[in-house]
Order: sequence, then C-alpha cells, then structure tokens
Amino acid sequence: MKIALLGYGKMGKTIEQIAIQRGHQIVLKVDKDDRDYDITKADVAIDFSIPSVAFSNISNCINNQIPVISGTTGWLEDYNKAVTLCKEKQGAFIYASNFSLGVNIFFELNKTLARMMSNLKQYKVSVEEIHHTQKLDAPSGTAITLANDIIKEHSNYKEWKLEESDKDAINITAKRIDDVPGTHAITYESEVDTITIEHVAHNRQGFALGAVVAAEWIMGKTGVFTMNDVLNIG
Ligand SMILES: NC(=O)C1=CN([C@@H]2O[C@H](COP(=O)(O)OP(=O)(O)OC[C@H]3O[C@@H](n4cnc5c(N)ncnc54)[C@H](OP(=O)(O)O)[C@@H]3O)[C@@H](O)[C@H]2O)C=CC1
Ligand SMILES: O=C(O)C1=N[C@H](C(=O)O)C[C@H](O)C1
Repeated sequence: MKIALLGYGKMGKTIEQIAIQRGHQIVLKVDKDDRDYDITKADVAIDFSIPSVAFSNISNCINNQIPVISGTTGWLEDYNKAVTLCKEKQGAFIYASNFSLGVNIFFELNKTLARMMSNLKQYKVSVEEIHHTQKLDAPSGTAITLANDIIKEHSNYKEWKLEESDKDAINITAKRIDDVPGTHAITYESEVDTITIEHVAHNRQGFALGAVVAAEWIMGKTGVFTMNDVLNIG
C-alpha cells in the first residue's frame, strides 16, 4: 500500500518503521508547515497529528476518497461531523482512541467488569492514566473511552470528571511523568478491598502496529468502522 502519514512525530515515525517492515511504502509525510500536499498520491492515510488539525486532515482525505485511519486524540467534539461526511461521500474511516491489541482487549475487560460491578453499590470506580510530559490533551482518549464504556455498562454513573472528587461521577486522574508511553488503570474501591485492572504500554509499537493493520483492513471498504471491526472482538 502507498501510505500518507499525517503527522510525523513520535507515532508517525514508529508507524513508518512498521509499515515498511510489512512491505508498504510511505509516499507522503505531512507535518506542521506542509499545506498544499496531494493526498491522492496515497492509497490510505494514517493521521497521528494534533487535536486542532485532526478533523481537517480527516475531512481532506474523505473529500478526496482516500480511506483514513485516525489515532489523534482530543478532537472528538467533531467526530460526528466526520461520520456524517464519511457517509455522505461514501468514504472509509476509522478512529480509535487506542489502536493496540492489548488495550482493545482491556476495553472488553473493562466493560465486563463494569457489568459485574453494576449492582455492587459499595464500590466506587475511578480511572487513572499516566503519559509522557509532551502529551497535549488530558484526559487521554483511552481514559475517555474507558470512562464512557463504564457509563454505558454501570447503572451508578452518568458522567466522568477530570481531577475532581465527585462521588456521583467517574473521577479520572491524569498524570504526566517523563517518557511514559501510556498506562491506564481502573480501580473499584470499597471499605474492605480494592480491585484494579491495568494496561501498561512498554513502547509505541503496539499502537503503531494496530494502526497499520487497520489501514490494511480498510482497503476496498466503505463506511465508518472501529477497532472492534478490525480485530473482530467485542
Ligand atoms: N490512538 C492511539 O493508539 C494513539 C494515539 N496517539 C495520539 O496521536 C497523536 C500524536 O501523538 P504523537 O505522535 O505522540 O505526538 P507528536 O507530538 O510526537 O506528533 C504530532 C505531530 O503532528 C505534527 N503536526 C502539527 N501540525 C500538523 C498539521 N497541521 N498536519 C499534520 N501534522 C501536524 C507535529 O509537528 P510539530 O512537532 O512540528 O508541531 C508533530 O510532528 C496524539 O493526539 C496522541 O494522543 C498517540 C499514541 C497512540
Ligand atoms: O499521547 C499519547 O502518547 C497516547 N495517546 C493516546 C490516548 O490519548 O489515549 C493513546 C496512548 O495512550 C498514547
């Protein structure tokens, strides 16, 4: 496949290595000051850029009939617009807050645990995420997915809050430490015990591989998909 990388930072560079190992070609690398690029040179685009440009990167691909995979977080207020545009133009689009296989399994564990805990009112849930100090958004996209999935499955919670102690909300704590690639933990705490499930990324390879696998999977398809479609889980 001929791949366009929209965003050539930590993730763009890791994706490049994995894509080449898997026999693909990088035909375009778009960074901050690149404006007039020709996206139609690519078979597929992979966007790991910054929150303020993700939606315009994605729209440009859809408007030019280029399938697009986006892992950029912090732009979800525009997600429904991207979905509508994709349907209108019969494009192909996948957004995931986290492309790693491990985290997508963790998402399923989180939903199952939330269903099991739903009737156990003595436990209070919280979410913690830890990332490197260059991260622009908080909470992480993955923490938002985890909290929203708990809200869907657990009858006690209707909203999440960042860095606040609210007994009726899911409290999310976001820590920024050195070069941490991404750690997420869900904790249920009662007077008598604590249950924690945790995912720790050791590096960025898992995110990057998942994004390349999603790009391979979407070729020839039209529609809006998720990583559950790609990995056939959930
Ligand atoms: N879904 C997932 O699995 C994962 C998602 N992410 C998310 O991916 C995004 C990128 O992460 P990461 O690579 O670590 O961040 P980086 O900051 O390392 O890379 C972002 C890159 O985007 C570039 N950029 C800035 N403006 C534009 C523009 N207009 N068009 C294209 N690119 C632009 C930046 O350039 P410059 O530095 O010159 O400003 C930078 O090179 C983040 O939102 C992060 O949360 C990260 C890991 C996994
Ligand atoms: O910015 C990062 O690095 C990461 N961002 C994603 C997120 O916001 O959830 C995924 C991963 O945790 C790394």
